[in-house]
Amino acid sequence: MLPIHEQFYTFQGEAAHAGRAAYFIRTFGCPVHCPWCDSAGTWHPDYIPKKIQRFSVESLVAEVAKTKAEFVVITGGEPAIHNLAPLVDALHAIEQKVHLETSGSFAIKGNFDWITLSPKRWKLPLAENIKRADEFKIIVDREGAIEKYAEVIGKTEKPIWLHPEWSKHNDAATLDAITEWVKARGAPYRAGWQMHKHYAADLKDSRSAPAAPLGGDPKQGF
Ligand SMILES: Nc1nc2[nH]cc(C(=O)O)c2c(=O)[nH]1
Ligand code: SF4
Ligand SMILES: [Mg+2]
Repeated sequence: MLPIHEQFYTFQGEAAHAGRAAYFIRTFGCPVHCPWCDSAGTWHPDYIPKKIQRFSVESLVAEVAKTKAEFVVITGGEPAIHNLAPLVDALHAIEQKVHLETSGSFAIKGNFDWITLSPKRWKLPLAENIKRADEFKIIVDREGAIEKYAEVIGKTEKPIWLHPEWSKHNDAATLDAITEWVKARGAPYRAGWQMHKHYAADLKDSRSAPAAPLGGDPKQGF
């Protein structure tokens, strides 16, 4: 059984697989505690639900099987605090690819097909996870963030996506910093976006939890 904050069918809104139909499983719990977390319902005492639901691997797989998802995304919270290997194996058994969204701060258990690692200064990623990641996502939350995380990630040819922290997605200085960084350096840097938020795509599935972004207005959900 795994503690699950929410599960829903949508499209991947970010990075290399953006736009593809995807089933999202958001595990409960995160010890990283980013001050602008957009999934605060997974850990923040003011936003956690009264009852945390637990699901068996079989029941999660059965929900995925009802959809036309091209892959499953396990996100959080910080999903790697859980042993995800049995869930990944069971999803592979129904021919589903399985992607992971992680801060990289904990040992990853599970044979994932794709790993997106988004380093966080409050709990830096493990070297073994940086080696294993397929792409990186830097959340540009303040001046100097890109430099800091580029150093943490080190030399790589894997894509490094630069996303504005969502409460700053209209902030010209943040967007300009991304534009200039990408133009000055080229690959592996790419300007990124959280496309699903503009579409409100996740909310179309009634099982999705209300968004609680600490960086924005948690009451309004953005
Ligand atoms: N549609 C959609 N795409 C996403 N890609 C990464 C997400 C995440 O919360 O980790 C996410 C999310 O929450 N929704
Ligand atoms: S943004 Fe991710 S790593 Fe940071 S507190 Fe929220 S769930 Fe945890
Ligand atoms: Mg999200």
